[in-house]
Amino acid sequence: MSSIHEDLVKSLNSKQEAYVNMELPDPTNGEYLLGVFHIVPGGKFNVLQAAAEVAAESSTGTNFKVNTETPFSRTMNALVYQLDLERELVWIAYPWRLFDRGGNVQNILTYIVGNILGMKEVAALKLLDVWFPPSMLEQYDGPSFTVDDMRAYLNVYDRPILGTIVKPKMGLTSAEYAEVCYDFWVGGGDFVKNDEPQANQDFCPYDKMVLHVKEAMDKAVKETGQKKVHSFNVSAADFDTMIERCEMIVNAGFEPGSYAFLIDGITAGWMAVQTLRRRYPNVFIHFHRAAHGAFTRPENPLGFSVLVLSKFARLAGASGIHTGTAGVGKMKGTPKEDVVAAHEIQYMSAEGHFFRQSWSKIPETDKDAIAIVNEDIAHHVVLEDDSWRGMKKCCPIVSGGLNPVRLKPFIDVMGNVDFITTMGSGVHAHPEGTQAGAKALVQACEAYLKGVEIEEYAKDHEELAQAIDFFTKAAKDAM
Ligand SMILES: O=C(COP(=O)(O)O)[C@H](O)[C@H](O)COP(=O)(O)O
Ligand SMILES: [Mg+2]
Repeated sequence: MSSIHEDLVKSLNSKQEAYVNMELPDPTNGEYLLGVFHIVPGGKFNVLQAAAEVAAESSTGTNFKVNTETPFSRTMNALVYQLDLERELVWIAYPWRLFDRGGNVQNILTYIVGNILGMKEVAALKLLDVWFPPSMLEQYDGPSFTVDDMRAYLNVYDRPILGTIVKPKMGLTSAEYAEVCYDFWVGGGDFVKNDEPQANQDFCPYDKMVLHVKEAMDKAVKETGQKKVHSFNVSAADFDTMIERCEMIVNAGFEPGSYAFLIDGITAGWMAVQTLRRRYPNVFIHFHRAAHGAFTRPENPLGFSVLVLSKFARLAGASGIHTGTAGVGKMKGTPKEDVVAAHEIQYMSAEGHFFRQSWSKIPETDKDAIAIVNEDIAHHVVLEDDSWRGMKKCCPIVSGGLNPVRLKPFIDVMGNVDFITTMGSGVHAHPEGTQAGAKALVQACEAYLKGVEIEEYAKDHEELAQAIDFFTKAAKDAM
């Protein structure tokens, strides 16, 4: 330990001391969930004292040492085990036996990004990265129905799944809504999502919307000979209404695989996400993250990162979660943040901001075994002994101000095509309407796959040419 660190340790009071161990022998021994926070003390405490207060409040403790502690309760203390004074970072190890058994993600968040975000002792506190030991991962659901299942249903491989969000966001009747879906599907698109506020509005009753979408899908499938998917927002006021919405969809005669359930995971809550994952293991669970900016925006000193949110979504069993456009679209986001998060949920192991996470039990050094597990898990091979070997992937859903012109730039930063993209304005603002917007998107994707510049491809693809004209001009005007 450096002398500065030694002085900081000496400054701790007797309560704080119990939440610091700068010589923790092996934080990755499987007993701890690890977290790295950016921290700036807010009150009278120095950084280590403030970090110890954070570790206390987010595990067993409170503002004073209490006389009801037991030797066992002390073994459940979270421990500050590393500091980076220059970068204002602190590493905390949480014994994961603290957490509710039964794979409850909500409970973990109540500890590690709970009360502590409101503490006076901190002026800045942001959870930048987390690490789950494989022994802990095994206790959580993880995704069941994955994007690979959706790809098999759609018969779409080796390219992004091309989707839209119906716009206007709100105000269409159920029949008008379904007509927009139809137009997108016959234009060649794969996937349509309700915009996340779409629910049971008086001018667009939920039951009618579902039935009209079913008709529109049947018609589009018949005409195009291609399968289609619709993601329905099932977020609701209470459990019963959410399930009622799911059952309405299940019973509307849709083919299994042709519908997804969208849940606004932050406003509706983690319990809603996990309920859907457990009740409907054969449905794609689409985690929309409205309000995440309150926690994740880099300029906000309090909260957690997109990476942390995305890792918890995989743990909770979302089949896909929005991970952002890495600055290519309209929402705030950078490659460093969004692409790292996307890769973390796609792969069996990936580099986060501070930790390398493996989502499998097999040591990463065993490269052959990892490759087999990746295959097995991707393709749902039922393991003979039914044992847990890894957590299935969660699909990045990429949305927010994208349009056909921005597809390739996004793929270039993303580095792969294993994602779903949903373009709202990027499709419906096309001067010739939704069908043309869908065609332009398909053409932009074809150009990418053929390695041809879109401007070149547009020479004999009219809809793409119109999209390039329109969106390039719109981007210039916006400057
Ligand atoms: O409705 C939209 C985008 O519409 P449009 O395509 O017209 O911009 C989505 O709700 C946002 O993308 C969510 O943001 P994020 O994906 O970053 O969570
Ligand atoms: Mg939206």
